Amino acid sequence: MTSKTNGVYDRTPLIAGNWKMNLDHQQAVTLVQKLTWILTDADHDFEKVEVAVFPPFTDLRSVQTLVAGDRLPLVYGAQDVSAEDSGAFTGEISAQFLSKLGCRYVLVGHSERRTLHGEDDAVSHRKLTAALRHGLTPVLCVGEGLDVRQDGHHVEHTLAQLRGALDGLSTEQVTDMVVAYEPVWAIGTGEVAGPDDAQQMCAALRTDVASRYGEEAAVGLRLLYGGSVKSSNAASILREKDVDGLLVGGASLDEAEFASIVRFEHHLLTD
Ligand SMILES: O=C[C@H](O)COP(=O)(O)O
Repeated sequence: MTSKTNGVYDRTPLIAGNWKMNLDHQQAVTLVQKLTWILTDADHDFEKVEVAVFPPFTDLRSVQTLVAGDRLPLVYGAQDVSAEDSGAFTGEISAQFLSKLGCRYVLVGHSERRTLHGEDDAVSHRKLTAALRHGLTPVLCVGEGLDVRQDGHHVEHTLAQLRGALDGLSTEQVTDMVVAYEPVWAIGTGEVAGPDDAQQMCAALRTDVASRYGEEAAVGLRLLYGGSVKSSNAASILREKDVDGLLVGGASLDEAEFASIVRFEHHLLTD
């Protein structure tokens, strides 16, 4: 049984900051330095609660140089990846390049890719497999729009996205993946799904993975919630049994606010 209050977890919590199209490479270096200072000063245990940032592509080399040069304890990833490995794909970035830049993670199927660039589950599947081919851990984003939520079909809709993206992957490939539940109506709107909503969906996602890929894959799978997360609501969402972390957008652009989210346990103790 997961314990969220005595320091023992079934899975290492992951607090991930998706910067979206914000911060140039110089601002990226400043934010990563300040974030690390704040967390180090607060004696944050990075092994116990993992911290990841997802800067724009153009920042990754600078972040790599800083993290490797100063041996910083946080990790980083990219916000998107090409489904192809190399070739005539103008503007695309391959998983191989990201791997070479020291990325651990890559976002796949973020709702902004789906709505603004027409990416569907088949594209997510191809991107997932490209990431896995090059040793990256995909963070697959799934979640329903407001119309689907209002119709009451949000669970079926989100499970269909999960199945569409994972279809054909092996148990081994699914184990250790990360899936982020991000209800589209809660992204950047200030509307937050309640802790119960996050738990209901994360439990449904884990059960579905267990039924298709086995208990081991389901136990290893880390499930994040994303959508208007702030330091004031992070702890209550992370209290839920099946929520293993957070994918934070806007609030990750402020180092003090993001550090406060990372230190959610502090809020659990002081709430
Ligand atoms: O990837 C992050 C999500 O889109 C959430 O963004 P937000 O925290 O600004 O609502």
